[in-house]
Amino acid sequence: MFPKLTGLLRLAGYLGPYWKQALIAGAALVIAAGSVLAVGQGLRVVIDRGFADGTAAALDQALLLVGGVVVVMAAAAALRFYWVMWIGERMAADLRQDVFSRLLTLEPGFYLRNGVAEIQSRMTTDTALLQSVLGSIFSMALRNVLLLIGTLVMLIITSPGLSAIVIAGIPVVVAPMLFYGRRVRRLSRLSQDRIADVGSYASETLGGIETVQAFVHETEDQRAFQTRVESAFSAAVQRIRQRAGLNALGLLLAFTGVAFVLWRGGHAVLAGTMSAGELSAFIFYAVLAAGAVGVLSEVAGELFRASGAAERLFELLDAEPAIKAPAHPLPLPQPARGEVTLKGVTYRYPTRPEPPALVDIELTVKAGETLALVGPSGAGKSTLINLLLRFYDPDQGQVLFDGVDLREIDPADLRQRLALVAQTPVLFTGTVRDNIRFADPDASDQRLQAAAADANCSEFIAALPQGMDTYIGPGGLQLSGGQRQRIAIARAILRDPALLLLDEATSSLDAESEEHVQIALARLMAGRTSVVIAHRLATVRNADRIAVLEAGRIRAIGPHEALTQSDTLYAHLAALQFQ
Ligand SMILES: Nc1ncnc2c1ncn2[C@@H]1O[C@H](COP(=O)(O)OP(=O)(O)OP(=O)(O)O)[C@@H](O)[C@H]1O
Repeated sequence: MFPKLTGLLRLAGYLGPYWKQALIAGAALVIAAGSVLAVGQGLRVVIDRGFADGTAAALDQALLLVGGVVVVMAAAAALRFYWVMWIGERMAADLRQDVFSRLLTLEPGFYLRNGVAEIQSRMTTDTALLQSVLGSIFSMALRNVLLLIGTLVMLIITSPGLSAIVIAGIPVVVAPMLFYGRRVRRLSRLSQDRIADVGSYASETLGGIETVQAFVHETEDQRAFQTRVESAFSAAVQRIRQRAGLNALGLLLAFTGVAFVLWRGGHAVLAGTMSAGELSAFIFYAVLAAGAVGVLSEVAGELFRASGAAERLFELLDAEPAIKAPAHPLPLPQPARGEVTLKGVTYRYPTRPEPPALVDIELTVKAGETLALVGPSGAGKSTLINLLLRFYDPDQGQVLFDGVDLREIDPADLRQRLALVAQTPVLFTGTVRDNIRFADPDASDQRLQAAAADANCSEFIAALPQGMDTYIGPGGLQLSGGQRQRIAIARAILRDPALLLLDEATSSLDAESEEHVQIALARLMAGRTSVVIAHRLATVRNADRIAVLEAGRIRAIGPHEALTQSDTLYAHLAALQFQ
């Protein structure tokens, strides 16, 4: 029955480090609320002494007092506002950082299951909502809770008889609010989910804008987006409807109470059992109390909404990485040899277990050896590379690096010894220097330059307007395809890995650019263990051995010449596929 505020309660944990600020805010809150209450007493004095007794001096004095109280109230209110907002912003910032740090530890499979765009949207919209709620709404809620308690106390002091009526009315006001609050929370979760849909659709479509426009798919995307926006809108409207009801009910009940009190109190004054000042003060407090209830009913909805948002964020914070370091990771031998062994490895993608992506793989790549992986599309080549990176763990069998099972070591330790050059190089917003340095943030400038030179980058980097410090745009898209590949190779060279994992580009570059890339690759591969998904004849010819994959199994393994003779699939691939 009671609406859950667990999300918000857990957020309270984020308040811990800021207890000093919270103390100041709390004190300001109490002083501000106290001064509002004192104004009511001032009012009583002004009316009973000033008006009723008819002395101007008493009136002046009372008003002066009220004036002083008002100054204190304003100062305290400013302090309260500043510090509560500060705490709100700080907590949202901390939460955002924690969520991002957690997201970085989650394995790629998590993103395949949940969608990057959806997670991104949670990071932005849910934290933004929390930011606003924690900052302003929470402060309003606290202020009004305090005010409500204070006014109730003052009501009892002023007139116990009349307050009994007010207090009896409280459950009548609060019960429907709690009931409505629960609905609002549920609906606001729904509404946030819909907004996340909108966000993820937009980012996927805009991310693929070239394909969208090339296929003139704008109208369809517009329509699909509209459906999502409309569904977010109707979820929001449902939520707003409940909120509107909640507000109306709160105000109606509260002010009906005030009218009733006024009626009873008026009779008491007429009967002479209550002074006019007391009734005025009482009404002042009753209106304050009603106002506080009104504000609370309004912000309660927001609080429940924020609680929903917090829950969505905590879901991300609670996501346990499937791939993580064991409690007592084994050390890898120093220096690394770069030897890889797969023993009876079978792997099924959890999202599609049948057919398995890899079946009973037995494979050893010796230190310094170059192994090419070839096979038809979907044979399992990328999956094998992903297992070597330990993005997934095999369902059966073992993957060993330098003789140690990958599950026994810290993934970071393993990956320190690897470098990946993907088929389409992934670069990040920043300069050329930032992108090469990605492999080793502490690398000296000299090493950076050497890596760039080895990767055949020096010439084109020198021709860029600011050389190494040229900004290459989001995703490095202000460089040509061949240049991006060479930067990716420079990055891998700077890493100086014991094991290189390379997915050769299939898109054909022009002959000159291609040659630059090939020379860079040859330098990168020289003298280190390399596992290469091969698409070029030159690569398979230069490889020490080639593993031919088909439907998740290794059907043949050996050097190029031998395989051309012995394996029909390989001969077929060599004739048709390799350029
Ligand atoms: N995330 C995934 N979820 C479910 N199945 C997947 C996933 N990724 C790949 N697969 C499936 O696993 C099999 C092996 O895929 P993999 O990407 O390893 O093939 P590949 O040999 O690298 O192909 P290509 O040369 O086309 O890149 C395929 O049947 C593919 O459909």
